[in-house]
Amino acid sequence: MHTQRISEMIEQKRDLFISVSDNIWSFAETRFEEYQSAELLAQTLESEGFQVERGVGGIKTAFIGSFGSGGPIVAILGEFDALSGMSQKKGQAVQEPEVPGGNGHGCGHNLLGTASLAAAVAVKQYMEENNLKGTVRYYGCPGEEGGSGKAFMARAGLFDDVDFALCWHPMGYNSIMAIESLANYQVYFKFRGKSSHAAASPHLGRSALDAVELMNVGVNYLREHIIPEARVHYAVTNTGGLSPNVVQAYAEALYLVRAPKVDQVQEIYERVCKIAQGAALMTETEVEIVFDKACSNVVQNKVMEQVMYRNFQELGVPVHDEEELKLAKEVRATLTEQELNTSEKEFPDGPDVDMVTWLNPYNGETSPLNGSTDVGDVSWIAPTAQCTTACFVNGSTLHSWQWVSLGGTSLGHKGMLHAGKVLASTAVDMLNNPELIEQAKAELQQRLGGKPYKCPIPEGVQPSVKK
Ligand SMILES: Nc1ccc(C(=O)N[C@@H](CCC(=O)O)C(=O)O)cc1
Repeated sequence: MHTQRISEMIEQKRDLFISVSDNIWSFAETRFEEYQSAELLAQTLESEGFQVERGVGGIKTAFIGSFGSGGPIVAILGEFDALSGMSQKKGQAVQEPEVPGGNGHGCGHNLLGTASLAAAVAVKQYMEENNLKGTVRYYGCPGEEGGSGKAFMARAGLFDDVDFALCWHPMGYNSIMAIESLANYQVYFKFRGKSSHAAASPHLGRSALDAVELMNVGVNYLREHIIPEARVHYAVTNTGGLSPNVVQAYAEALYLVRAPKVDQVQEIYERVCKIAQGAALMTETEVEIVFDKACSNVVQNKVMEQVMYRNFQELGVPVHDEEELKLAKEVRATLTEQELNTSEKEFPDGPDVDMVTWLNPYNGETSPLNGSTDVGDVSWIAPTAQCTTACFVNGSTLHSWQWVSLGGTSLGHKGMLHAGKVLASTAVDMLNNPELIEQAKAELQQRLGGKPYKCPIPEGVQPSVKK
C-alpha cells in the first residue's frame, strides 16, 4: 500500500522537517522578504537531491525544486510568509510577544511550506523506488499574505506545463478543502493636494485627506449596490501627517475588492475608481491609481478531491498524546464564546473536543471560502486539490496568537507531517493512474468552459514588499 510506505518515508525524516518548520517559524519573514526561509527550503531540497532554480519569475524569494524528467508533472505548492505584528511566544496559553512589534506565523505558513516540502521529498523517493516516470516540483511561493505571489508566478508562465497541483492549509480540523474562494484586486488610491496653514489660509489648501475620507464615504454607499457576496475593505495607508494645523497635501488608501469571480471584481473596481475620481473632483486634488496585486478564485476539482479523500481516509488523522491535549485544553480555554461556537463537531450533537479526532466527511459539495488565496491562479491552469489538517485547537481562528503559539509545537508538527503524507500519497496515486490525471484535466476544462486563464495582475505591476 503506497500510503503506508509514504508514511514511513516522512516519519524517517521527521526531525529534518520539524527543524525546517521551526526555523521558518523563528525567521517569521513577511511577504517577498522571506530570504532566510526560502533559502532554507531551497537548500533542504538540494540536499534531498532536487535541482533548484532560485529567483524564478523575477521574484527574489520564489524558487522551484525539481526532480525527474518529462511528464506527468506534479506541482506541490509551498508558502512560508509570516504576518507583521503577530509575534508570539511558542507553546504557551498566554498572549505574549516573543519580539514586541515583531512578525509571527499567524497563518501557519511555516507548517504549510514544510509539509509541502516533505511531500515533494517523499514523492521523489517513491518515484525512485518504483521507477515511476514523471517530474515532481516543489514551488516555493512567497508573499501569499496580501501579495498573491502565485499569481505573479502564474503570469510568468511558471505553471504552464504542470499536469496537476496540490496544496493544503493548516487549520483546526481535518478536511478536503472543497472550496471556492473570492477573487480580489488590491489597489492604492493616492491623492495629491496642496498644503497650507489650516487656520491662517485654509482656502489656499486642498486636502488630500478630505479626498480619502470622501472616497471611503462614497464606497460605503456603493456597498449597498453590489452583489452581496462581494467584499470591499480599505486601509488608510497614509493620512497625510500628524499635524491637524497643516492641510494634508498627500494621503492614500489601499483598497481590497473581492467577489466570487474576477469579472465581478473588475466591475466593482471600475465603480470604486469612479468614486475616487469623484472625490478628487470634489476636493480639487489629483488621484493616482496604482495597482498592487490580484488573485483569481479557486476552481475546485472533484476528481482530485476524491483521490485525496481516499488517501486521507487510509492515512487516518493525527492522534495526540496527553501532554499535547493538556496544552490544547489550556489554549482553547483562551477562546471567546463566539470563537468556541465555530468549533467542529463530529456529529450534530457530538461532544465538544479541544483537538478534533476525525476527518470531516467529503461529499463533493462546495463550501465557499470567505477569503482569498492565490492558489486560485494555479487552479485555473492545472487541476488542483487541497486539504486541511488539524494543527490548532478546535474553534481557533486564522491570524490569531493561538496559531502562532501552537505552530511551533508538536501539535503543529503532527498536523504538518500528516499533511505531507496526504499530499504525497495523493500525488503518487495520480501518478500511478494516468487516467485520473486525464479526468481531472477534463473536469477543469469543463469548469472553465473554454475560458483560458488570464492573470488578473496587469503587465508591468511588480510584487511589492509594503506591509
Ligand atoms: N485556506 C485559506 C487560504 C487563505 C486564507 C486567507 O486569509 N487569505 C487572505 C489573502 C489575502 C489576499 O489575497 O491578499 C485573505 O483572504 O485575506 C484563508 C484560508
